Amino acid sequence: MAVRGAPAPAPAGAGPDRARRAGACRTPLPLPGVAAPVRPALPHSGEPGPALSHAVHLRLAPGSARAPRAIRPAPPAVHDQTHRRQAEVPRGDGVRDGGVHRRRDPRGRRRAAAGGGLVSASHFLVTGGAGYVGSVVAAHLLEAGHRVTVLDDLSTGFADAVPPGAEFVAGRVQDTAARLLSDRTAPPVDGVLHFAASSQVGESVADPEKYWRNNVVGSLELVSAMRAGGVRKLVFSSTAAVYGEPERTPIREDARTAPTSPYGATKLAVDHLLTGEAAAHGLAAVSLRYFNVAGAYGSWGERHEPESHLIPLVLGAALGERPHIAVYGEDCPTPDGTCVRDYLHVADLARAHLLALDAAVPGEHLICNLGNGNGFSVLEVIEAVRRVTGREVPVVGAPRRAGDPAQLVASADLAQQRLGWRPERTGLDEIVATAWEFALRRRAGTTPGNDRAAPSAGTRPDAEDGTDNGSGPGTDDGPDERPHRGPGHSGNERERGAP
Ligand SMILES: O=c1ccn([C@@H]2O[C@H](COP(=O)(O)OP(=O)(O)O[C@H]3O[C@H](CO)[C@@H](O)[C@H](O)[C@H]3O)[C@@H](O)[C@H]2O)c(=O)[nH]1
Repeated sequence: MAVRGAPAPAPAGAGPDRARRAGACRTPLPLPGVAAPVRPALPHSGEPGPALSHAVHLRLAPGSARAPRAIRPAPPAVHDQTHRRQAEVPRGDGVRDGGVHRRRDPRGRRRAAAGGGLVSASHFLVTGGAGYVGSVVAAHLLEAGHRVTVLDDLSTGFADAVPPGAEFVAGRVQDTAARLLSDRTAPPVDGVLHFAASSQVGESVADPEKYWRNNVVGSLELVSAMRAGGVRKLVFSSTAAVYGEPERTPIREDARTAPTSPYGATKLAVDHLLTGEAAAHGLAAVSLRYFNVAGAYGSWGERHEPESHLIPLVLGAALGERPHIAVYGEDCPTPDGTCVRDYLHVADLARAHLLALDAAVPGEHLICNLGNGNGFSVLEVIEAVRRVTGREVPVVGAPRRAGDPAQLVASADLAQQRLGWRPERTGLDEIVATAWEFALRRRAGTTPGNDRAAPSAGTRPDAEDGTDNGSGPGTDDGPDERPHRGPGHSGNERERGAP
């Protein structure tokens, strides 16, 4: 029953715009949710591998405060990987104020620039880089030869998810970004990838203030810090949740934005913030509106505590770690009555971020949906897990979760045009298979550990109300034993067999 997205017509305004491409002019003020003016697709092979051209990331934005430079290879590790807890990180060489440390790349690789020439790269700050998406993007940046500093408060992320080779700073964005971005003793930051946010739809309905504080205030402080520090390139982790219940599927960027949850509203607010910042101050900004990210990339996969996302929960039921999976709502206006989502492999998503860094143009806020264009229902996901794992998955019915739209399927045409991006792993079984492999590795203890390390003295843990990493704390839409109660819930879950 997969809901296939028909190709959407080209967005209004599509066409060549070389002046904008060269960064020579600012865009008019497009509203978030309205497709940004389109320039021709960037030249690309069509099959960008993980190691993208370094040269493209070296191109400095016109008007950038900094001159181009060759970046020296990353400094040596300051501690062994076996000593992951930040409290054990020695101060001294490579350890910056605030408990910063660089994790050793166990492969000991120093990647040369494409073509084997000079090692040259950019330095990126990845907020929320200890979380699911942020860590995979950080790994891709490192693989492409870039220098990476991860800022994460570990409220929901894991210190050992920070990829080896990245510098790690424990702290909240609103407390720490300004210092990092204006630190003249450290290598200058060329751009920021901003993942740190609270990201649970259900939790946001129950605790909206937390979402406005973490997502909007955190982003506002980050943008101010970037301006003060002369860092003028930002890739922001936005979401399909800004659209709410779509009027048409697949969803294009010019669709009406009407979020049905505070989570979506806060992400939309940040999109508006970035539009204004690009217009007023020349920020080169790209918002990537993710649909449902899934799957694993090697040792990096989805793990939340408590878990609230469908695929890891269904895998948990297949493993017998959970008694069943609760299906939230069977009365949706979809072919089988369960919610339909567009599942996108996390490695495809990560590639889009590197392409977005290249596509960012000063004075423009580009907004792109990222999905694979295929919709799958909750019951189809459960079936895929049964196929991939060969295991039974007990299912129970439950009320629809507050804030959950019935159907979210992306048109990613604009991402293809502007970023030269196309998802490569579009099959549900393929995506589930990587998640299953990760789940098995986790169970066997062969993934990076489960170390949500205690920050060292001198760091700023966000004990009170931290941002997270795109993975989310998830208290209200947690494990299926406690499905989120929508309005009018009777409390009676119905045991059910295979769909
Ligand atoms: O135990 C569960 C968990 C989820 N679902 C359903 O499965 C679907 C997917 O849910 P989930 O994996 O929690 O993802 P979403 O709620 O769709 O939200 C994700 O996808 C959004 C974009 O679409 C992002 O913005 C969010 O951060 C991210 O959590 C939804 O229809 C849920 O109602 C169940 O039926 N049972």
